[in-house]
Amino acid sequence: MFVASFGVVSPNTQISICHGFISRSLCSKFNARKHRSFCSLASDLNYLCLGGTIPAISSNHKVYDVVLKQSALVNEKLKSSGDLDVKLGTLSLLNEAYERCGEVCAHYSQTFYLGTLLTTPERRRAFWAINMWCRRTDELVDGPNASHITLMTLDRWESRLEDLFEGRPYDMFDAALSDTVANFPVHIQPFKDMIEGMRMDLKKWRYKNFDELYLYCYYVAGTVGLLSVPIMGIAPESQATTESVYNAALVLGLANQLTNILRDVGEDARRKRIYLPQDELAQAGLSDEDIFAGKVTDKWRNFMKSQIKRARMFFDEAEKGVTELSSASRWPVWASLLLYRQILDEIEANDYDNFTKRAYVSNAKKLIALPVAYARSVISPSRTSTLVKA
Ligand SMILES: CC(C)=CCC/C(C)=C/CC/C(C)=C/CC/C(C)=C/[C@@H]1[C@@H](COP(=O)(O)OP(=O)(O)O)[C@]1(C)CC/C=C(\C)CC/C=C(\C)CCC=C(C)C
Ligand SMILES: [Mn+2]
Repeated sequence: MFVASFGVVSPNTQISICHGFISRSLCSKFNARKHRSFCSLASDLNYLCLGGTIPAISSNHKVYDVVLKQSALVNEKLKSSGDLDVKLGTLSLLNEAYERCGEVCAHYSQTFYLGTLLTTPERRRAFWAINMWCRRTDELVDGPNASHITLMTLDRWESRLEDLFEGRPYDMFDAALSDTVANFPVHIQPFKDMIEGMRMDLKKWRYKNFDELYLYCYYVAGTVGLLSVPIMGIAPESQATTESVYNAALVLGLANQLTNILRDVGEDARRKRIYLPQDELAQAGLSDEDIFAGKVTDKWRNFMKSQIKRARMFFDEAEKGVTELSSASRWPVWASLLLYRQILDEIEANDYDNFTKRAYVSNAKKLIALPVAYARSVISPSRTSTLVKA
């Protein structure tokens, strides 16, 4: 339903991390040693647990350049809230746009909506506007008009994104995001990378190994982590490096997407898509046909156990960053982390039948998670944090 209203096409000026255009000199501009140590840590996380091959330049190496880019922007002077010329006319229209974004968030992303309710009104509105844009972007390739979507449609969506970043929103939802990016130091690159993920979804339905899957997960979800931190803010008393906090946010996005993939195996298979590393499936003695047949066998259970283990390792890694966020943001992030993580427990409780059952967390469990999340959120950043500057 969003497709019909696209604006004018302009040349595609995207810089794709996939093609390595983001200069590696960025690394030396920042702390190359930290970069290297992160990359080896991420490699450990990706490969140690399950085996598999490590490519010469791995996806986590490429993705970390965007972590540096976004965190550098936050270190620049924050944009003033008055410098946006959103041509909407009245404040009440903008308020209405934000409210509509909130309704859509409540409908499609219940876990995250609950999280947004736990933060401040300004941040909540910003998350709703971002969520709306993410949903619309995802809807292009997953929604009812998906069969009409081409690479050119995505190029147009991208020029519309550039326009709204320059204060020229196309519709009321773009206006809400235009207002948000004018008020918070969010870089355009994660948004562009999410569109790149949708381009990938149009043409790629199999993933050779975890490295390929990692890049996809970065595009569609790690990006959300990166663009959430400028809204949440880092605690003024935090001793952690900005890059390390952004990295934890990226990792939380990856953990969420890995979980989303494991929950939706059956649903994706019905659309002929398999977002699981082919080499690891083969190692477990499984083939595409087994996924399409959808039978829960011991081979499948063992395979799922290792995938769940890896997703949990990503959640564990992300947890280190939550304490470094501003006090107003810790509760919602802990809440959404604990809730999303519980989907993995539910897959186990369903005896790994993610072909015919959709794992979900009951409202009772959601309610229990809130005080647990609150208790964790009162812990403020300490010098003993593992993310503390060297
Ligand atoms: C330091 C630190 C740990 C900071 C925290 C940063 C943070 C909030 C990280 C979380 C990032 C996050 C919410 C990732 C979402 C991952 C996700 C589920 C992505 C989905 C993509 C497409 O996949 P698929 O097609 O398989 O999915 P469906 O089957 O269609 O559902 C997405 C659909 C992208 C859309 C993104 C969202 C729905 C999430 C947007 C949420 C926010 C902007 C709110 C986050 C705020 C709070 C308070 C948690
Ligand atoms: Mn989707």
